Amino acid sequence: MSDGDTLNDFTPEAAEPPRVVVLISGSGSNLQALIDAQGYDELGGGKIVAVVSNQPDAYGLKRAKEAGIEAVALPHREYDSREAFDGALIKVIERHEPHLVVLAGFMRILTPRFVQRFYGRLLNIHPSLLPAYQGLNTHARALADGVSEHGCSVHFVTEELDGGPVVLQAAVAVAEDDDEASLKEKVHAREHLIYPIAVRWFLEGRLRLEAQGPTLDATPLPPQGLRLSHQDAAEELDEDPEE
Ligand SMILES: Nc1nc2c(c(=O)[nH]1)N[C@@H](CN(C=O)c1ccc(C(=O)N[C@@H](CCC(=O)O)C(=O)O)cc1)CN2
Ligand SMILES: NCC(=O)N[C@@H]1O[C@H](COP(=O)([O-])[O-])[C@@H](O)[C@H]1O
Repeated sequence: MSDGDTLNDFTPEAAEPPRVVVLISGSGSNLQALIDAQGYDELGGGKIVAVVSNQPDAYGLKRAKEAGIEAVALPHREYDSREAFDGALIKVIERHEPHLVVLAGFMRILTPRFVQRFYGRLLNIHPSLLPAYQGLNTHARALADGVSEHGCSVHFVTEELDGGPVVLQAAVAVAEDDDEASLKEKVHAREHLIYPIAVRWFLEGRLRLEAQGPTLDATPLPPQGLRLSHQDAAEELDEDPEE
């Protein structure tokens, strides 16, 4: 594989399944959603070949091991700089020659070198309706602002933190009695729906990051990506769509 290949040119009927490396820092519930989707053959034929965490005690590493997936702890604190850590992270990832690198609760800002290395095949899930609430503590900030709607976004990763082009979003209604924990739970449920969908689209060759922006089936996506409707989400989650 030559440097910078945007593995989108792999063909879905390729001899071997497209390889996915997932980066985590914590619980790994989004990783679990991807593992489950893979198990149901709902991940575009993709295979998660490694999970890498910058936090050695991340529960997501346990989830990976239980799923028979290579689990790698790469403590960022053992490196003198962000650049040194990212260099080591690139080496670990490249061993697996992934078609796609998925950030699933990975809590490190990536250097331009890393982003450029995997540009166009690097996805992230963010717990807000981007471009609102980039950065951290999104649920608390949304509650503090008294917004009536919150949610999550899947986007291609660029050098601009949480500024990359959005692919898919899902919204949740913020109830009067919501607190950070209840809102986080609502958003998590939507994350676990949209992330496998976006990853599947990419691995099927349907989702691409072109020079002009992301496309699905060669059609440019709107600025805030596509929106998973409340109805569709409710049906998937067996919820009352009116709530
Ligand atoms: N260059 C990019 N790197 C990353 C992106 C991105 O879009 N471009 N997305 C983030 C994911 N993320 C939110 O979705 C995010 C992760 C981490 C941070 C952050 O401030 N990290 C601090 C450490 C925080 C901690 O350890 O708790 C840091 O790296 O110094 C903000 C947003 C992944 N990377
Ligand atoms: N800015 C990055 C960020 O906050 N990502 C968020 O971390 C959580 C990870 O949960 P998980 O480990 O259970 O998948 C998810 O809610 C994800 O949106």
